[in-house]
Amino acid sequence: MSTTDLPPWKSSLISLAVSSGILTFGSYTLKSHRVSPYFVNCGLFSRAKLIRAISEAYAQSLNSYAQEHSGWDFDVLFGPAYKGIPLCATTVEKLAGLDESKWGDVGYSFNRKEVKDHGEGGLMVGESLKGKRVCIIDDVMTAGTAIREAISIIESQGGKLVGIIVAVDRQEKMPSQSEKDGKGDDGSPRGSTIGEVRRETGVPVMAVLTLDDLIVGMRQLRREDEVKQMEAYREQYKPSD
Ligand SMILES: O=P(O)(O)OC[C@H]1O[C@H](OP(=O)(O)OP(=O)(O)O)[C@H](O)[C@@H]1O
Ligand SMILES: O=C(O)c1cc(=O)[nH]c(=O)[nH]1
Repeated sequence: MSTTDLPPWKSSLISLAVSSGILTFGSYTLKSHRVSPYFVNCGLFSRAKLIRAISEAYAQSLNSYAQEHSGWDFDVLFGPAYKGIPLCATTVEKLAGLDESKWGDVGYSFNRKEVKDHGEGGLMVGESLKGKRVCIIDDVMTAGTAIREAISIIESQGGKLVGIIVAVDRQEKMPSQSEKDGKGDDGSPRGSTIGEVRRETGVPVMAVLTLDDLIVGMRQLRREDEVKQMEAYREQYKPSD
């Protein structure tokens, strides 16, 4: 497939994300302090047909990966708070719908941002991660901070990380020390966040959509101004790997 093509399901998902205000354009300060001309708000997959579309896309991606890599499997889908929470629950339901005999017993789990000190108490909700093979599901990966926090929760709960899937990989280089100090990017070449996470963990890191896909999708929608802004941003934060 050329860089100007997308499978029809990706084009439809991008079109749905634009028409429902999930993918928007403007000036957005990210968690990494970078200022981006586009933003993906996965919290807005908040209507039945939207959460169905994104959970089907995650489930198809995970099921295809498992079919293509025999022996790769997981017991629990872990969705970090907050936006990972509806994603893990809806995606395991879609996995069971795809193949009940393979995925019917897969569990889901998520953390609380504040530890609960009454009732059943604790940090975690859902399936226990102890001794389980765990796959992380999250919305967007930029600098990888959220994913690293999720990995440390899984380790602290005695789980074994076997995979990561996000809806959108923004394909950005890792933040520099100068960015972390709030002084902006020093322009030095650095590897991609996703590449770094793959090297650190040794597990597959999947994305339903990438920035490259979003650019092709916006071009198909004839939104040339937005395409130019996204291309300039991609160039500015392009990873060296
Ligand atoms: O790769 P990163 O640079 O970490 O950025 C991306 C993450 O940051 C945001 O979540 P946030 O931590 O704000 O939590 P939320 O789900 O409560 O919005 C966003 O939803 C991603 O999960
Ligand atoms: O990096 C982020 O903070 C971020 C980017 C994005 O597109 N969407 C989001 O929810 N967070």
